[in-house]
Amino acid sequence: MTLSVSGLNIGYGSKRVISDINLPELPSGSLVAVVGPNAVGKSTLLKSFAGLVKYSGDIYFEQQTLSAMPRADVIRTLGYLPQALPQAISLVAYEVVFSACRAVRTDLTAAQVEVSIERIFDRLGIRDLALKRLSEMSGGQRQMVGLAQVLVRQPKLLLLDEPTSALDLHWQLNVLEAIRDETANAGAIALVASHDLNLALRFCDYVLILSRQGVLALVRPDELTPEHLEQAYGIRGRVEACSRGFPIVLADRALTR
Ligand SMILES: Nc1ncnc2c1ncn2[C@@H]1O[C@H](COP(=O)(O)OP(=O)(O)OP(=O)(O)O)[C@@H](O)[C@H]1O
Repeated sequence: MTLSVSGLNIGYGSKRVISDINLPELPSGSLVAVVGPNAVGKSTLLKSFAGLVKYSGDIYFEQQTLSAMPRADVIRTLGYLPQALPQAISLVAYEVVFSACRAVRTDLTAAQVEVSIERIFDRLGIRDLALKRLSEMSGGQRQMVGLAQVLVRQPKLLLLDEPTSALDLHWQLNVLEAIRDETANAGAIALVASHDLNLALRFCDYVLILSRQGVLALVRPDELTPEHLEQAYGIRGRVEACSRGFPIVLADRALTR
């Protein structure tokens, strides 16, 4: 399973947000962080992959374009987690995750769906939320349930928009580990939009850096440089190695634009 992009232009009506994105073939199992400043188009890029925003150009998945894939296959293939948290409705977590899985995985029996839900709830460590109403959950708890709704379907292309934005340090690590494991084990590909560069560097195989001019770079974590930080974010920063050898970003000051 591979993913590549050729000549992608995305916008809303006459407003162009992203122009001429080209991505080389990303291999099966890749976890790709999509980073960049506010309003640069990270969500828009993920939405275009999910078929929620019109685009021109080609997104190739498994050697065929997403636009040429039968809609049923696209729905089965993609797992999109929007930036907004799931609504605080009165259904319990188990019900919403069950419905999300049944709606897409029509090939599974109810018993198989239940097995899949149990596995994901255990993997995310949210078994204790199963019978809790979303209306009675914290924002972070609802974000975990939203992620469970995506992972339970075992998509081959995960599009996760800031999946850790509402989570504390424990759950951030837990979620990134789960996403990395699920992606690797299924031979899937995950695009994860994030503002947390250090989390991205720690867990992702590639970092796609967007800037106002389009794709600034697609790099391995150890290839990130202070120049990338300056060009993308307009900051003076350092990229150093932590005591365990992982690259870590230290942001020193915002430059005047
Ligand atoms: N539905 C829409 N209609 C018109 N313009 C939109 C719409 N949604 C987003 N935009 C615009 O598209 C641009 C990119 O927005 P997008 O949400 O993709 O950015 P982002 O990089 O995800 O930002 P952030 O980091 O702040 O979440 C912004 O200028 C935004 O105003």
